[in-house]
Amino acid sequence: MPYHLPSIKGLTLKYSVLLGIGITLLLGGLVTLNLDNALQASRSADAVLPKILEQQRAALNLERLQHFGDLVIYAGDIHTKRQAALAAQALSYQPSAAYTDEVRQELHQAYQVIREILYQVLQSDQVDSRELIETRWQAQKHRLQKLGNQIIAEATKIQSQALESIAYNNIRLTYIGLVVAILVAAFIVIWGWWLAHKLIHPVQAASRALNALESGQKYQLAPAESQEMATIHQAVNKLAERVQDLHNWAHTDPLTGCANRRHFVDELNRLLDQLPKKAHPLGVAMLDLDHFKQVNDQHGHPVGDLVLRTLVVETTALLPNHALLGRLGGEEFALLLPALSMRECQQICEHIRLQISRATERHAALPHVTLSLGLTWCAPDHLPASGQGEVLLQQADQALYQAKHQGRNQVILAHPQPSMLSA
Ligand SMILES: Nc1nc2c(ncn2[C@@H]2O[C@H](COP(=O)(O)OP(=O)(O)OP(=O)(O)O)[C@@H](O)[C@H]2O)c(=O)[nH]1
Repeated sequence: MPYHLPSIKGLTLKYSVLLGIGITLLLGGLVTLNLDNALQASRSADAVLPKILEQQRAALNLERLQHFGDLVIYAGDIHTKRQAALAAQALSYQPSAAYTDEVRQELHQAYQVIREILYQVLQSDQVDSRELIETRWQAQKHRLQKLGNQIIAEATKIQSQALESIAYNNIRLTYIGLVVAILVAAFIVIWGWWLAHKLIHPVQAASRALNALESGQKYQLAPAESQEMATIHQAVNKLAERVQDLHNWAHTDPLTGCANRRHFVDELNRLLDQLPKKAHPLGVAMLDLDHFKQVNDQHGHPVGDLVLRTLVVETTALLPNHALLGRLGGEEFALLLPALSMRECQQICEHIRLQISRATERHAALPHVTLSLGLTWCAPDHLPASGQGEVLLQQADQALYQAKHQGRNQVILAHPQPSMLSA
């Protein structure tokens, strides 16, 4: 077993832990960023709110100052006028972080105007100049209004900047979340691909191999990349080899390597099942070496074996596709010649007979031997039923007997049936 290969169990554990750590780190980072963002938003609100409130208060003070100025001019009784002037004084000297020097100056100036107006109002002899006072106050009021608007605009700007910053951070966080989600998905896809590559594909390959084995096909599994799968693949390959050996042992003649009697007869019956449907004829020939006993007696059994093997090699070389040579026993062989005309079957038998004679004559280690053949040929509509293959073998055997009887080293065609004559 290839122990140097990594084990799926170990690798799965290792990569699962790495995947878990990776995803936890990514999600942890995302959560930290989210918290940090929330904290920043809260800090920014904390920093901005007092400033905005201060500015609102300043703007309100400016408005109240205008109101007090109005009271000083328009109030009916002198007491209210004095009170308003006092309140205006308090307001104009009230400190505020939202006041710039310009604002502070303007406030003081506004109070000075109010004080002067009060003074003028109190001097009854100067009441005639009321129109002048109003005009002066309106100009002062206008400047106060302008400053109030400026302060409110400044507050609005600070507020929208803070909101923009929070919105920017939220968008940034959304993008980071998206990237994290893509990374997690990528990790999971890679993990799935790895599992498929290391585990599922080799299991599928082993399953295909076993299916092929069951249906009698050859299948060689490629080496796996993990200990466990390598063990399974090796076992399946060994099993395939054993099955192939058993198959060969059950179907092959051990001396010559051609089909044995069982395989030959099975194949004959299979053809009898198939050929009528396709309207193909079938030729069956029996082959028997002449005076083979003498070969054994004069040259020894090993030479006889070599003659048998030579017969198989030379005959196989002359066979067309789909033809089959089988050893029925001893020095007796048979041929299946499907989908060929009667003349083609005769020609093939004749070539084999000549070739065996020529080959053994030329072979230095072999005595010259000849071959007798009996051939039978069946048109598609005269083929015996499946399972009746022995009938054709008997017909061919009778023709072979005739060939032997008529002097050997010849091909005899079994008594032609009416259908044979037209072939
Ligand atoms: N060397 C060898 N001889 C075999 C084998 N199987 C059968 N034989 C021999 O084949 C011979 C068959 O002889 P016979 O049946 O008398 O036929 P023959 O001598 O060929 O005579 P004809 O067939 O009439 O021409 C016997 O001597 C068997 O021992 C084998 O596997 N190897």
